[in-house]
Amino acid sequence: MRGVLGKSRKMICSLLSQAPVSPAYYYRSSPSIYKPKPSNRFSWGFLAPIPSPAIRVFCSKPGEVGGLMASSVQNQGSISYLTQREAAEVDETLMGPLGFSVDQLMELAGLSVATSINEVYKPSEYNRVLAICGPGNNGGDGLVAARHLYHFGYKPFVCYPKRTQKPLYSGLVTQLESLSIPFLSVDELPMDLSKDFDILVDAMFGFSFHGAPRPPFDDLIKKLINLHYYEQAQRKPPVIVSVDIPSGWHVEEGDVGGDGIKPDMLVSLTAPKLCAKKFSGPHHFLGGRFVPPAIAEKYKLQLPQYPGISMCVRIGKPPQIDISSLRENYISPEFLEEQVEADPLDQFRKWFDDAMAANLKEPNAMALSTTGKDGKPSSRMVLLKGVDKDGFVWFTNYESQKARQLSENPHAALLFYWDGLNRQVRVEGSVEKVSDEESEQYFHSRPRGSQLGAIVSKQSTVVPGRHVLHQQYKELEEKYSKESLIPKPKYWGGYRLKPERFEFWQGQPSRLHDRLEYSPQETDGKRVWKIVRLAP
Ligand SMILES: NC(=O)C1=CN([C@@H]2O[C@H](COP(=O)(O)OP(=O)(O)OC[C@H]3O[C@@H](n4cnc5c(N)ncnc54)[C@H](OP(=O)(O)O)[C@@H]3O)[C@@H](O)[C@H]2O)[C@@H](O)CC1
Ligand SMILES: Cc1cc2nc3c(=O)[nH]c(=O)nc-3n(C[C@H](O)[C@H](O)[C@H](O)COP(=O)(O)O)c2cc1C
Ligand SMILES: Cc1ncc(COP(=O)(O)O)c(C=O)c1O
Ligand SMILES: [K+]
Repeated sequence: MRGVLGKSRKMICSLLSQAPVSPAYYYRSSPSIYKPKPSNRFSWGFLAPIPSPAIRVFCSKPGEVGGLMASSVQNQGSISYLTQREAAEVDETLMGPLGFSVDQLMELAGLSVATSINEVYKPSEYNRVLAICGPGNNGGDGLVAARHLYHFGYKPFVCYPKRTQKPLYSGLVTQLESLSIPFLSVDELPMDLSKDFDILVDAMFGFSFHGAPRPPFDDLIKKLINLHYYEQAQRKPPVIVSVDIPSGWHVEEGDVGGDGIKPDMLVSLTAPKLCAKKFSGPHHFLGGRFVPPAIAEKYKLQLPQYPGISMCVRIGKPPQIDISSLRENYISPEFLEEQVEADPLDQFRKWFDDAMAANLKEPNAMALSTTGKDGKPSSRMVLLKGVDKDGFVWFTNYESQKARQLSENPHAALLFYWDGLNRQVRVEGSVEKVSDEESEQYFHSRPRGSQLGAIVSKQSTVVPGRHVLHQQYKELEEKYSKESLIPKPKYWGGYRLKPERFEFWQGQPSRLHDRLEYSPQETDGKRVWKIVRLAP
């Protein structure tokens, strides 16, 4: 075993040293804490979309206990759980009348497992994965997951002691072998799994498990149970991710003796099985985004909505979070003086283009900070609607709080934060209103609804209730039927900030970030931008 893993460690190092230094190598390592984020975020490198905590749940047979019943998951309303028989029936229906093949479902199931893992355990911190695969389809899910994890940047190992002699399985094995993923026999596994692996994928048994585990799985399950004996204060223990069912648990009753595997993450597939109600670990996900409405109806399956294009969705309560431990270690290409543009506007455009290319959500969203004559600052988000040599433009209500403050103190600060690129840009300067024509032109380019909204909203004043806004909006909708021009209210228009200072921030490990500041300087009567590096 030593030899095998020793070799593999070298492989990890060589893999890391070959890692591209292209923009595709921005990532952040964070603790295994779930952070709800918008679902449709794309991030470069190893970051994957994270599901929205909002889930839609239904009750099939409210209050019923057992079978396809509704059962409460904290914070999340209700969700159905399947009995063992129902799980098998759903499986048969999918692969019978509904025309799915086992290969397809297994591929999607394994992908769901891999993406669920990636939601919580980033490869920068949890790199070495051991997938322990059983003889059935649950084992197949594990093999598929291992392949996807490899492509996500993890370093998988596979233990697959009872191989199934079917083309599907031998194909999966060949695919893994072609990626040089090491297969470890049971004998090659160390007694203590905690030293060599960060993630243990339990893909031994799924919903067809019955009785007591037979060799060699009895010992493998014991290895997972005994992990805590080896826990050392200075070492983070590996996490256990169970696929569909924690292996050894009764499919309906759960961990009957209380001495079974205690997974940190459970990825239920298609729908959670009854035993999942007994799962008390911090991360419960659902995967298997393939259930057609026909089957959901037939089995009165109540499934949460998957966010965006995600292959998995968190179910169950979000984990308790120790806020003080929430942190990211930023890993990005260095941002050096010799690389930056002489003109900060060019540099801004470059980074803005990167943010667009990375498909970040609203890269033009910026925090605008202002102060009035009392000197008390306030910040809010606004959308950048134009940027050129004259400055940064946004639109708003000229009678809002920010407008009042800007009339008292025409200086402001803008802040862009581009999560996923580990970048922040600060822009400070003086502010003036844009011309009326510019505001007119932009106003009429907006969707009609937003134009009406701008008329309705006496921004920053007290509103007695939402209904008031709706009522006024409806009246305006009738007043300005289909094609008629909606006049821009006088109290709505743009501002332009003329930059006097820029700072470009690129997150780096150990908080040794890059900060390059631009400030204007007169040289021979010419205005040039001076660039200095600031301590992080
Ligand atoms: N639509 C879906 O739902 C989808 C389901 N999918 C996945 O399929 C899983 C169900 O797969 P599955 O039916 O092949 O059964 P699974 O649990 O892997 O194991 C059966 C094997 O274990 C063995 N075995 C049983 N008991 C044992 C014991 N005590 N000790 C030792 N061995 C024991 C048994 O041997 P036997 O007892 O028959 O001799 C047989 O070889 C499901 O949980 C999910 O992960 C996804 O891929 C796609 C979509
Ligand atoms: C992403 C985002 C973009 C926003 N963009 C604008 C905007 O461009 N103009 C605007 O007036 N308000 C915008 N808002 C609303 C403002 O944040 C704020 O609530 C509103 O302008 C009132 O601010 P004030 O009371 O400080 O004047 C945006 C809010 C968010 C979250
Ligand atoms: C109140 C308000 N005004 C203006 C905007 C600017 O965006 P747009 O002009 O695209 O509606 C926003 C954007 O969120 C907003 O919330
Ligand atoms: K399992």
